[in-house]
Amino acid sequence: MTGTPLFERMALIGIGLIGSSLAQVARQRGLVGEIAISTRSPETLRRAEELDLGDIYSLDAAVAVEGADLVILCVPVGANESVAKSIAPGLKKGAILTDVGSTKGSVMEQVSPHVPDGVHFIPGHPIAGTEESGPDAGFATLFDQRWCILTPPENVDSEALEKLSAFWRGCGSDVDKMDAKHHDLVLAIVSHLPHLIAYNIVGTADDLETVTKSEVIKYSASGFRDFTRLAASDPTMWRDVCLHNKDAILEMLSRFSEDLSAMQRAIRWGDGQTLFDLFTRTRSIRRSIIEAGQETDAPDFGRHAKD
Ligand SMILES: NC(=O)c1ccc[n+]([C@@H]2O[C@H](COP(=O)([O-])OP(=O)(O)OC[C@H]3O[C@@H](n4cnc5c(N)ncnc54)[C@H](O)[C@@H]3O)[C@@H](O)[C@H]2O)c1
Ligand SMILES: O=C(O)C(=O)C[C@]1(C(=O)O)C=C[C@@H](O)C=C1
Repeated sequence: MTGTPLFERMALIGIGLIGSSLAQVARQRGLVGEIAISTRSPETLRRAEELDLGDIYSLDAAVAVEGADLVILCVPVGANESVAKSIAPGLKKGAILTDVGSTKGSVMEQVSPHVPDGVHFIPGHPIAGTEESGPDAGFATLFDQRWCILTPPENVDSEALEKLSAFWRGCGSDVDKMDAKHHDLVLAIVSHLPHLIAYNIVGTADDLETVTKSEVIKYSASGFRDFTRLAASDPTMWRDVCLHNKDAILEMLSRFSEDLSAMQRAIRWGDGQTLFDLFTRTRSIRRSIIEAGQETDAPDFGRHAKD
């Protein structure tokens, strides 16, 4: 993008994988004029400065948001309420306040009460990430050909919504809008449960290690390896996701356990047809995703085809 930036000053609160990626893409593609960065720990802020991610740095989030027309909360979802409380006095009238949290219902509940009149709060969630965390993990192309879901409140200002959508499109994403509750249900099955299954299977294998000696490590070159990538994801982030999307995750977990029991029963009773039918159905799902234009190599698998 060339010409006038969409926003004069963007403030990023939290500068890990997502904050750092946003800083890099926004600067590279000229989406914002200046970038102000705040985060909780002095070491991380110093690292962001060494990486030259921004123009203004402050440990005080309320100072960082002063004069910003776009403020993005890039902290674990459990930290959003205290951050919202602390930045409220510094927010500029007319500014857009958004976030990137993996859950949306709880973020809306926690942040909305602290948003001053005249500030447009529009929650968001880029469906893009890796198992890495911290400012060094960020990269400018993270959001390319990924979805970004916005969950605007009913009374949203349409101009602010369009401006935020344009920002995410500038980051390379396609933008979808949906209700926060629906978002949380969908993400519980496509993102939260896969992570919980990975944490669980790797934990179980680790417990078995004492029984199987080094075999878990020795033979983990194939399917198990894919689980270890997800299970290496940030513990704080995923603890918060579980605590802040409790109902939807519990609902999906109970459905999942029922289906697992059905599979267990089929194996116990030698019901090969049931197993074969299920495996055939799931194989065709992956194939149809690939045919729809997605890449086959693991890091790019979630990228979708451009129209
Ligand atoms: N990692 C992913 O794959 C991914 C993808 C999409 C969305 N998200 C969401 O994005 C958000 C950030 O995730 P990330 O992967 O960038 O995490 P991260 O651990 O890499 O970075 C988090 C940042 O927040 C800071 N922080 C933590 N608590 C804070 C507080 N109370 N006040 C100020 N700063 C604080 C940390 O110092 C760090 O700079 C989370 O809400 C997560 O759910 C993550
Ligand atoms: O690719 C990964 O490593 C991710 O876990 C990214 C992923 C996902 O589940 O797709 C994880 C959490 C986010 O909220 C969004 C994206």
